[in-house]
Amino acid sequence: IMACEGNQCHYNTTKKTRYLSQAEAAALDQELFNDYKFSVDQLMELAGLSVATAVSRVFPSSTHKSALIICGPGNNGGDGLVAVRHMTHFGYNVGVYYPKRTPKPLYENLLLQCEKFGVNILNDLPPTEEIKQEYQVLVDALFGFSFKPPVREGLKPALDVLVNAGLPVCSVDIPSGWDVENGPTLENSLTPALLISLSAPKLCAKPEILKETKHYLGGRFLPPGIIEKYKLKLPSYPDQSQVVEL
Ligand SMILES: NC(=O)C1=CN([C@@H]2O[C@H](COP(=O)(O)OP(=O)(O)OC[C@H]3O[C@@H](n4cnc5c(N)ncnc54)[C@H](O)[C@@H]3O)[C@@H](O)[C@H]2O)[C@@H](O)CC1
Ligand SMILES: [K+]
Repeated sequence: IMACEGNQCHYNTTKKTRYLSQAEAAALDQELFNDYKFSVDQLMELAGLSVATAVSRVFPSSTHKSALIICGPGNNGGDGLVAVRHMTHFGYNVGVYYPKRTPKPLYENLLLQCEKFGVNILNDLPPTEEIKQEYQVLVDALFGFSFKPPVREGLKPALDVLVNAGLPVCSVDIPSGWDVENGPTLENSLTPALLISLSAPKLCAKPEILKETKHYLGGRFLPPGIIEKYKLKLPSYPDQSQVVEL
């Protein structure tokens, strides 16, 4: 801790963060499942909870009541479906657009839970103007660290909404459409207002690439052996918090 004013403490985040390559992020992920025997559900729940927590820190439901979460076909989309449910607990009206649904019980159950929590599940993407009128914040859970550019046709309209709606976008783990190591790839790339890196930041989250984007770390579940093996230099999470600002 660097300094405390009232009950606000500022953490020393000056120690040099290490940013993971795409291959390292995938290897770390596999180790969590194979060597540490975590299930996907366990980690996805914690990842999604930290996404919802960071979103509500930066864009609270008191000022950004309606949120649209755009979910992709992989685990990044699964994190989004978990975040949707937690955001209903945090007071948001939530809509979800999940165009390419993965036929696996984990995803089907997460979607069913969203439905039972009163989430508005959109089967078609409304026109951008309508989205802008109905929502105050967007959550980008389209692609995570397994994304390889360029974006294939089917999911391009979902990405276009994130880029063009003119609403603040909170990206889960990787800003969608970005190269995991080099950042923006398209002429018209996404500029998120907030990035929530999960477990450890990847190379595209370096400050010189992120620029004005707020950056939080979430996914407070890494075992000490992984932190040591990958020589991660992560800031300490304050108290019981699920997130820390980088
Ligand atoms: N190790 C960790 O820290 C954890 C990671 N999790 C999440 O898992 C994510 C990684 O998930 P996955 O490996 O399932 O992959 P992603 O969710 O990154 O994306 C893979 C999906 O996107 C599609 N895709 C890839 N490139 C595409 C392109 N150019 N055009 C269209 N579609 C494309 C693939 O076909 C696949 O269906 C992370 O970013 C993070 O959000 C969390 O769920 C929990 C734990
Ligand atoms: K994303």
